Amino acid sequence: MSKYDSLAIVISFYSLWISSYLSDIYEVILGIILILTFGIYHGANDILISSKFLSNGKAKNSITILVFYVFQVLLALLLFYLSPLLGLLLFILASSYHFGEQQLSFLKTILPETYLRIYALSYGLMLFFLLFMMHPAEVVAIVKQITFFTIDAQHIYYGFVIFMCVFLLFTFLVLIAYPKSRGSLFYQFLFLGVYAIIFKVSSLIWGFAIYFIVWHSIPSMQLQTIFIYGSLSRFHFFKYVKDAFLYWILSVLAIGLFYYFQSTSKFFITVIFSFFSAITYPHAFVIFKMLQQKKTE
Ligand SMILES: CC1=C(/C=C/C(C)=C/C=C/C(C)=C/C=O)C(C)(C)CCC1
Repeated sequence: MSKYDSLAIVISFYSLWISSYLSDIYEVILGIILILTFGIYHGANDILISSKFLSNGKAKNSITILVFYVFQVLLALLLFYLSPLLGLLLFILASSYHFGEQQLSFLKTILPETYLRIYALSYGLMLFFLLFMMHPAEVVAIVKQITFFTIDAQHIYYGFVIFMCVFLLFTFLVLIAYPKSRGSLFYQFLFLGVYAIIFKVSSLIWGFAIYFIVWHSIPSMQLQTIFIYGSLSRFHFFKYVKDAFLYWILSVLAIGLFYYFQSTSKFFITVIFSFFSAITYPHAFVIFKMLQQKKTE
């Protein structure tokens, strides 16, 4: 277990403790603030990362990438607008892969690529459904707001059971074929126990925010800093924060504008998730390429 993993466990339990002092509404507000700061920040250097694989980060290149990035975001928004249900399903699939890919990235030197991809997807789906299963009524309400479609809470439960079985089956096969992975997979199961406690004890948004920030965004920012600047020194981390600042401000402004043009009957959190669905595709693709490149280095 890395030093950061131990710290993440401590921060997670502290976050649960903090939430016991907050009323529901403040917990949601704090969750939204964390998502808008750390959560959005971890995607704010995507352009810089893309320009790293395309060339040596020339300004002209960055503008082309930015235009392409915005185009992908608009295309995803259009899909969401034309078919919110399909948009949401694809968003959950892409997010599941993206979360699983990062969480299981330590297996990339052990497992064949295709196997790891399917395994990562099954992990992410199981993780999302673990969260959803703990808060079915809230998930049904948000999904209804986004897609105008009422899902049956029972289906969330079946979804969890199915994805968990698939994940366990894959784990079993991995353990038999690659006994070397035993130690690190053991820790993943320990972390899953921590996530289950977090998701159960906190509200939907707070539970998601803890996982998203502590277990996904901060580790991702660390990997990205090493990829872009070559080390995780304090100097390079500050450089990462400085380089991402403008894109972060622009993204937060874009969410504000997006909210302004949405019907006023929508919850802010629904707007955030719709916006996320649009930025997830280019972000997940950039990180996919980054992790692939790291493997070949
Ligand atoms: C939590 C949650 C949802 C899904 C959120 C997802 C899928 C977030 C993905 C974020 C990503 C991938 C960020 C980028 O790194 C739903 C289905 C909207 C319903 C309500 C609660």
